[in-house]
Amino acid sequence: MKKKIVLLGSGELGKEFVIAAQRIGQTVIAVDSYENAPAMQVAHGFEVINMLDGAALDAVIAKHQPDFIVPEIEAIRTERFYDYEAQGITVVPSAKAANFTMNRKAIRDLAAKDLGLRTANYRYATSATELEQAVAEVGLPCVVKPLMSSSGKGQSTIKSAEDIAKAWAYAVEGSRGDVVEVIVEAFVNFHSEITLLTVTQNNNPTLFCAPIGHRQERGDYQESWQPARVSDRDLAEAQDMARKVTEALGGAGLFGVEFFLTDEGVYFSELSPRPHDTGMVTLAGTQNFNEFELHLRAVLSLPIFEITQEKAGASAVLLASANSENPTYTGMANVAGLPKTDFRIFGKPTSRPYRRMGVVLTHDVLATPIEQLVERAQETAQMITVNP
Ligand SMILES: Nc1ncnc2c1ncn2[C@@H]1O[C@H](COP(=O)(O)OP(=O)(O)OP(=O)(O)O)[C@@H](O)[C@H]1O
Ligand SMILES: NCC(=O)N[C@@H]1O[C@H](COP(=O)([O-])[O-])[C@@H](O)[C@H]1O
Ligand SMILES: [Mg+2]
Repeated sequence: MKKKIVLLGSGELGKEFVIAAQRIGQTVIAVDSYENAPAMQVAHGFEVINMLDGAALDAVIAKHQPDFIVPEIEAIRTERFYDYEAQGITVVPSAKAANFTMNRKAIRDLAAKDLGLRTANYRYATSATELEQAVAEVGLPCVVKPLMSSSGKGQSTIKSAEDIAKAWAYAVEGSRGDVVEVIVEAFVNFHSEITLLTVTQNNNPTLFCAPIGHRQERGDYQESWQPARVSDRDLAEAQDMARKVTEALGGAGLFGVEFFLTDEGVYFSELSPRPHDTGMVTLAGTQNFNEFELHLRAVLSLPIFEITQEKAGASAVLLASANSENPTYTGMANVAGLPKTDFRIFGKPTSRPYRRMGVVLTHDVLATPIEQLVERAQETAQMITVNP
């Protein structure tokens, strides 16, 4: 079997997906809006287009005639996916799922209204005036997020009415794509939050990875760890919700399903129909397959017999602190000599403050207290610096 995959989005998550595909002899064309993106550096070919431009997308698909289209980010003209699916191309996980999850609205309404999953109380707003009304209805504090964004871009927390105008401006600036609309959510006082990587398969059962805990700053993950300590009751509730929403979307692949764990129970937060940034902890060898290998195998309908938890692990991000057209890295040699430690440098051609440029990985036997691995990952991440 030798399939051709067009990957739409070529960041660090796409890079690991391409490496997994190369390992089993598949062909990948990596696409993004800038040249020399991480996944382009390991793919068979690449294209540089504005993926929100339907005509440009059509031209790439017509040129490469892929068997699969694998979206890696949200900012894509996903309406075109129905045409490609009609041409016999498999859009991962499905054209419907990709359209439902390309921004927060359809997936939130599917989860909260159609499936009745517990979510934060929420409203939408398409202007600063509507945002004021939404804040009045949802209450303070509340979280404002652009409908199309990820990694916390354009997200802020409103604590008082004085924050509203600034929150609207920040959300408009941070929006990815041509949708100028936000979701306003009541602030959820969770004691912890998890990502439940969920693998749906063609003609085989849905499988769950062990829960992944993570800590966020500015709406972007800083550390993640697996297995996260979750009560049997919360895990069962989260798996039930994840099964419902992934099966409602249809298709095959790995989904990153995010939950808030509170004293009142589990809240569905959001879902990405693709590997999740917090799931990079699986690159530490915590499982028999990392999240990228699982996504690839499910997409190609290669049966996955089981997902086994081999070790405990943690990840900590490496962030840039400044703009640079040619970032360099110091400290790798010091980290390379540490036991039960690894790291990735994504190869992003430029940096900007807070851009994620790499990740440090720590691991040890399953019985290791997970806090020790997180702390070691945090300390080790301090040993590598991203220089402008
Ligand atoms: N309603 C909420 N109440 C409290 N905290 C929240 C709420 N919504 C989001 N957060 C915090 O912000 C983080 C990022 O939110 P969310 O995952 O919705 O944004 P995102 O940009 O899609 O992030 P990513 O794509 O990286 O998952 C959450 O993990 C959580 O820590
Ligand atoms: N939470 C979503 C996420 O982590 N997405 C990952 O970040 C890249 C964009 O990074 P960039 O903005 O630094 O180019 C995306 O291509 C994807 O790999
Ligand atoms: Mg998230």
